[in-house]
Amino acid sequence: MSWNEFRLRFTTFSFLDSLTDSASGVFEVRARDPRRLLVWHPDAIEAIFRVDRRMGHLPSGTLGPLLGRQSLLWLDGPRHSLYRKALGPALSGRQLDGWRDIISGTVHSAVDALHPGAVVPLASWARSLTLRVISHLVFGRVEGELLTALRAWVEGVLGSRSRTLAYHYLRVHPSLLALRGTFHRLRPNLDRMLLASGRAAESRSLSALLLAEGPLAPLEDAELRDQLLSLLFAGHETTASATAWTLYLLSQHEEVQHDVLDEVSGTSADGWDAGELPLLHAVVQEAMRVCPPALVAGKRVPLKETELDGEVVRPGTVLTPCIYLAHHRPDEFASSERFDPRRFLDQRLPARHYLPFGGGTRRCLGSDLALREIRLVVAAVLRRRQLRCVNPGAGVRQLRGPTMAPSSRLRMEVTACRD
Ligand code: HEM
Repeated sequence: MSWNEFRLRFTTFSFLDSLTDSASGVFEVRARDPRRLLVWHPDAIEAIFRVDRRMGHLPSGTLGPLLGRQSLLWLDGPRHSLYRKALGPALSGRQLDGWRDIISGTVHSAVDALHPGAVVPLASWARSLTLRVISHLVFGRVEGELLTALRAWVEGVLGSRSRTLAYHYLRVHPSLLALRGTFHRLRPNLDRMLLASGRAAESRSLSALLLAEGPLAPLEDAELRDQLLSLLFAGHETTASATAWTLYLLSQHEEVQHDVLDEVSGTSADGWDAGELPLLHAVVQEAMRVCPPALVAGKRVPLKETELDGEVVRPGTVLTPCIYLAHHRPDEFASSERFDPRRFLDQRLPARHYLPFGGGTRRCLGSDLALREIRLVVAAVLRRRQLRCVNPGAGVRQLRGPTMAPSSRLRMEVTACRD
């Protein structure tokens, strides 16, 4: 491991923050083969996304073993395209509208449970809500026992920095099999439940789409398991972080919160359509700019020589588009640390500058679902409850693998019920 790789892994935020003022936007993290570059210059990001189809895509060091080697998150070639064709339409547009009542009902039940006087761990509350939503989409219903096992498994791996590092490194040391067993003891049971729920899923669910007669069939157990786990994980972890960050940032910016509440109260719109609540939408976008739930997009590997920002990059070089650094470029976002949703009012930023959902041929398949869901939650919470952050000092960034959530210590008190 090179010194810069060490800094990136063990002192992630101070290392990334030390790069925000760099005008270059391409940083060599490792010189030896495979050479590794962190990329956030707009031209370089655009160049990568433009030729994405001709790149290889590598699993993340932590998520790879967690989600499985056949996960559609890093599958390449025709099979990857088949997955996108099978799932993409169901996760956007009219087909997503078909899930609106169920998603809204799930959101409102979670808000019902916020009783006045209660003190709620924000990130965990958001995770349990978004996991129920994605379970509906994947299986057509909430699979309670499976979700409990999944949360235990994910917390065991990503719940703290030390657990993530232990999972990342100890997993590969045969001499530490006893410790390895601790991480893996939940896995077989989880896999069994995933396959049973997946094969019994309702007909319009994502799982049923994967299993339908067609070019993906027949799907073997191992591959099905990897996709179900990937959809459940990708479909809840980052959405929960973005929801929690948005609610936390609003609690710390009373004027903005007041304006959003005014917007929400002045209409019966629930947030499903961005155009009906433009300030709320801008708030969610700005929250994801300041605190992107995914720090980096997936790793890209050019298969032949590629020009990047004036430099010819050799095949095999690992390119990691850095969302966090792109969102904090001072030349694009003045006072980039400031939470200022007006940046997004009446303006759409291209993926070269703003890429919470990545881009190119791997752009997040769930972005439409995620944005609608986050707006629904924030609108419902503001309309129906008054929250106060009990410990704003805990609103600090916590790494969960390559994703970034507010600290699990962050608590909100429900100070009033507006129903
Ligand atoms: C705020 C919430 C979310 C954020 C910030 C987010 C972010 C991302 C990012 C950065 C990528 C990698 C893109 C790239 O490498 O260029 C990705 C991929 C993906 N996301 Fe999301 N995501 C979110 C919610 C969701 C949801 C709700 C789903 C629903 C199933 C989902 C499913 C996926 C899938 C399947 C991929 C892999 C796409 C591919 O490789 O072709 N995501 N997401």
